[in-house]
Amino acid sequence: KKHKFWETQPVGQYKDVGDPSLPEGPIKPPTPLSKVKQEPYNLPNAYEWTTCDMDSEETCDEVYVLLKNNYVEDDENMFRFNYSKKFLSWALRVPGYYRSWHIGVRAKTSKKLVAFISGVPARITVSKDVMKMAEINFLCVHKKLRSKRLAPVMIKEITRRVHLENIWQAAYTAGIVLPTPITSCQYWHRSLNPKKLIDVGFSRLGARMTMSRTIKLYKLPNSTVTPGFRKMELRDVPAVTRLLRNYLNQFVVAPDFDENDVEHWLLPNENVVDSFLVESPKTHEVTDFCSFYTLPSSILGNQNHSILKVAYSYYNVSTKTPLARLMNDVLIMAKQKDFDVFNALDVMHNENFLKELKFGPGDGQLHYYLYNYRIHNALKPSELGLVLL
Ligand SMILES: COc1cccc(CC(=N)NC(=O)c2cccnc2OC2CCNCC2)c1
Repeated sequence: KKHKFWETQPVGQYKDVGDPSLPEGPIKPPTPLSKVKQEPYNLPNAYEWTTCDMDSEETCDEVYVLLKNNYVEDDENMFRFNYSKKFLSWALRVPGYYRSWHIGVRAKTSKKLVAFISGVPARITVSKDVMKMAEINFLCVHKKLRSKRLAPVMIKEITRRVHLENIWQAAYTAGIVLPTPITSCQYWHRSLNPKKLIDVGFSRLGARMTMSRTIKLYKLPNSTVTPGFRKMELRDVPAVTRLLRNYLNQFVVAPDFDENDVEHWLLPNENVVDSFLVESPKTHEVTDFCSFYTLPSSILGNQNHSILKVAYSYYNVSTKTPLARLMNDVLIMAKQKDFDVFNALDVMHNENFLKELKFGPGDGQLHYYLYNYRIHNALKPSELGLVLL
């Protein structure tokens, strides 16, 4: 498929894949800041740039409503991501964030928010090199303005604003194939409320399966089984940071979290992120960690249900408790909190528990990309240690 825009960008081009003459690493060198375009790119006449101040309840609500009505849907257009306002505030107001990277497009006459794109700063390791990057997310153009070629100019504008902060690499994901994925992950679902999932068409009753047999198949205990399993607290930040840094340094691409990052991204934040750890009852050592984030989906066109409550596997570390046992406890917690389904990608060591814990494969893939950084050979998902929201 022609990628008119992406063929003009410093990303791995299909024709270059596997060309050993091209060095791994940055594709284009940094530009002197004085040479970075100082003024914003031009939008079509009827539209204007706006910076979305996510501290403002009103603006946060505008972004929430735009995404709620126009953001990513599944392949069969039965579900649409429904990020909450609290989640968006958490995802965008990160340690060291730049408000100028929360970019909106308004219609000049109505002042209505019709498009959005965001970036947050992150320190990411790629094959042992730690780099400041922008994590780009929430690119959304109102359904009525599609194929006006707004996305390319929004991507160029956020790239320009990232360059102004002297950052030259970025990471992003997409459900479609663009030039060129660094890895392509399969997503998996673990039913927690199979009756609702079948009612809304998320799952189908298995062949030769009755509903009661299906409910029984996915039943979970009411309480966790690992001794010392408990909710993470502020006092655990140093220990969890040590555990996580040791674990993530085995992956080719992974975040370089410090205690400040761990406190923001992994401390429990109700209805946004839940995290648990295992503290050895004997030694009081923190030996394992697991977490998930909350991203509900709107159910499009169902009489009885309007929201699907979905938990997404985030960062999990097992050093003493077998990973499958640890993740079964996290499924028990998600069921206790009334989630309908628990999603996971086959990244890190996740494939070790997916089948054992009765996850089923999803019907799509999530592709990961780096901007202005060439990697010769695509990674296996198990070599990727980065989970984007
Ligand atoms: C169930 O409701 C959905 C609503 C919209 C899209 C999809 C399918 C889909 N595209 N799923 C994923 O991308 C996905 C599946 C498993 C884990 N993480 C995922 O995406 C995350 C990470 C990327 N940004 C969106 C959330 C499902």
